[in-house]
Amino acid sequence: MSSSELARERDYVHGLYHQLDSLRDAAQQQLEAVRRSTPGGTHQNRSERDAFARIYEDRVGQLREIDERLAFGRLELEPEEGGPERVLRYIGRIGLRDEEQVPLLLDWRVPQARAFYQATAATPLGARARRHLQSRGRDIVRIDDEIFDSEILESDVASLQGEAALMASLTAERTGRMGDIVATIQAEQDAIIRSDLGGTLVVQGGPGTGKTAVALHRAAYLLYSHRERLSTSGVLIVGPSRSFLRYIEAVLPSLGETGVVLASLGQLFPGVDARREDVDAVASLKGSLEIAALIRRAVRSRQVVPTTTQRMEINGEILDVPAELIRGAMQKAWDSHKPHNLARVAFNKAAINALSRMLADQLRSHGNTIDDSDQKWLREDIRTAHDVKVALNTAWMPLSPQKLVNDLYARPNWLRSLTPRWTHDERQLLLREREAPFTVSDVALLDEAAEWLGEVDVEHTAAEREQSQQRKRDLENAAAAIENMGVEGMIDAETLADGFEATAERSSTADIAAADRSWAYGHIVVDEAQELSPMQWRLLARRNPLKSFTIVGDVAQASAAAAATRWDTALAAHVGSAWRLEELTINYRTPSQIVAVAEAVALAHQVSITPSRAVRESPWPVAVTTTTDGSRIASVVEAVRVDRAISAEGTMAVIVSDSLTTDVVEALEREFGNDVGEGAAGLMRPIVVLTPRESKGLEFDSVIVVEPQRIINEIARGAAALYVAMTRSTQRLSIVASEGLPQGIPESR
Ligand SMILES: Nc1ncnc2c1ncn2[C@@H]1O[C@H](COP(=O)(O)OP(=O)(O)OP(=O)(O)O)[C@@H](O)[C@H]1O
Repeated sequence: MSSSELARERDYVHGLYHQLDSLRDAAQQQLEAVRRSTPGGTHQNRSERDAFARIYEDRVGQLREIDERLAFGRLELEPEEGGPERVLRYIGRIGLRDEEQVPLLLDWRVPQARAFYQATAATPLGARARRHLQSRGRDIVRIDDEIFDSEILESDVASLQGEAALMASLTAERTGRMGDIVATIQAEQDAIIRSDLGGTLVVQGGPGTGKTAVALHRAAYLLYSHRERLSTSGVLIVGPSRSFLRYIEAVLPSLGETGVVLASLGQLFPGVDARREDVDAVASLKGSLEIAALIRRAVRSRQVVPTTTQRMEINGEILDVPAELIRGAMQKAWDSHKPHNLARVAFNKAAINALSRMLADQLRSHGNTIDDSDQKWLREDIRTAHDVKVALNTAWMPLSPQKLVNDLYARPNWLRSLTPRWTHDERQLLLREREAPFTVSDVALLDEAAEWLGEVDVEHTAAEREQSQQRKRDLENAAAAIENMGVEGMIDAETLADGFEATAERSSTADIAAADRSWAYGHIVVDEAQELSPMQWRLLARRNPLKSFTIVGDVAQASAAAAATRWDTALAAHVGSAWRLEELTINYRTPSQIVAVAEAVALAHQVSITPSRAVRESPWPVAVTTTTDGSRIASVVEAVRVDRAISAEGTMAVIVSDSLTTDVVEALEREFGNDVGEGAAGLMRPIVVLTPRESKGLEFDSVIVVEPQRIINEIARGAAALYVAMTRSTQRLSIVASEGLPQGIPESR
């Protein structure tokens, strides 16, 4: 590449940064001007001023976020007839125009940028050439060109695009946080990212094929392309654990997108943040559809028809109320087909009406005159009578999901009456102390219970619903205002709507959505989706009535006890057969020599993997140390020491099964002190000790797997768990074993 070309690109990109700085300055000045302005005294004026101040604050913030790798590509298009000979389009993280509104930089998500990711010599999509720009800070340090010459058709259709830039990014040491891949998205990934919003898209691929990266870029793409719809309905991203969410949380803001709801499986029921996992047998039972039926029976069993006449005293009058009267009121409630707590309103009303008629008849029979206007007072007497309250509550008690589920777990007799066909052992799995905190699998039960119970505090809920609806109206008005003001692209409707709020503190769409169990999201992205149980799928289907899902995962990596091993069975109940499958086939993370050993282990243990092609080799062969029981821990410490001598800067995970965690952590802490962390909380330390399950979805420069045979023996779906552990490495893999090597791992390499 000629140095003059590089210089030319440097100048162009320099100009883009100049434009970016001007925009920032302008936004900063507008912000200061708005802050200085003294609006008229009305509340409306002040809140408008604050709204605009916030617009400019956010704009300044957004323009700061995208400084890194502002422009990363250039397309040379086929010239149009009569047009200029050279047509160049630069691609970057945001769109920029000059003062005359001529585009200087295209946002990577606009349709015209598609060719940058997807063009090949065979299908150039109107492009003549593609150029990758690699930068350091604001400077361009390297350019790589691909010319689309139909004479030189690629022999390998799955060839890589921007190979130099891709390799530079793949071999870089990891920071413990996932970064965006916007400059090097590959064609098969781009097609998925830009796939239609509607319907359910399943993305299946082996480890390291970029499923998580693709899912997050797809969320950014959909938010950009369907801003109007999704900024009001929201996007939910579900990951398996809090540590995983921490790992991915910086990606969307770096793409200029905030305002999505990120939630782990333990956080999908508002007000509960479950972190503890159940043991496998319990998780498996709680994840099964059996439980949905149990919850339904449990709710119904809290509607208790009295069997005998009940005596009630109402303001000095004694009523002998036949069971039939209460039953009749209950029938009216059942006929309403509403959930328990809402139907209870109908039950109470019908019971009080029937009781007041009965009381009136009784008073008349004692010679009193009761006319219509007295009925109202009678009803009030009945409503407030202690005996009536007790009788009605006994028949139909208001219930919260938390109480119902806790009762199920803590009342063996009740559970037995609800599960006549279960075995004693099955019931034992559910029983536990009342105060025990909710587990991750309990969240789906709570949600199921909430579905059958409805809200307890009907008035409170109505207020919340009104608040959500007001928010939606604000967002619609904001979108219209943005169009009228001609400031499109400067702000999003969400930011402006924040400023429309008459009350001092009204939260963002994301906050409201996260706190509202009945919120209907516009799109849901589910990562590591193979881990979801049927009960967890039911919960997510309720949050997404339009069934607009992106589901990414690898059924071969399933390790949770109630996980899916086939997409069709996992999804059938929720979307039928109306889902489309895309597959990712290239492993960007793990070098080929590690993939080969990991796949050999999986195949030897009948784990049906999704084979993928590794894009690179690393210079380090898989290091296998076989040792004795007594020197196991010393060998682990030694393996860490050897690896740190290769690179002390990168990230390292030591993956062990539960039974060895404490010994390994203690020994490593003695040797490496504060550099050692454990579990999710230790992820930002240079050396972290994790169980295979905790390592799911993450990646490290170096991985040390301790006692692989024990992982297979001790963990449900242990061979799949070992396969996951081995494929976390981006550079080096070491194995330390004193208890024999599983089939597939060669003695020493
Ligand atoms: N096109 C790309 N350009 C640069 N890096 C990429 C690209 N695609 C994937 N990667 C990188 O490859 C690694 C693996 O990606 P990711 O974690 O998304 O894979 P995955 O399929 O979700 O893996 P697993 O199933 O093992 O969790 C990440 O570091 C990601 O940034």
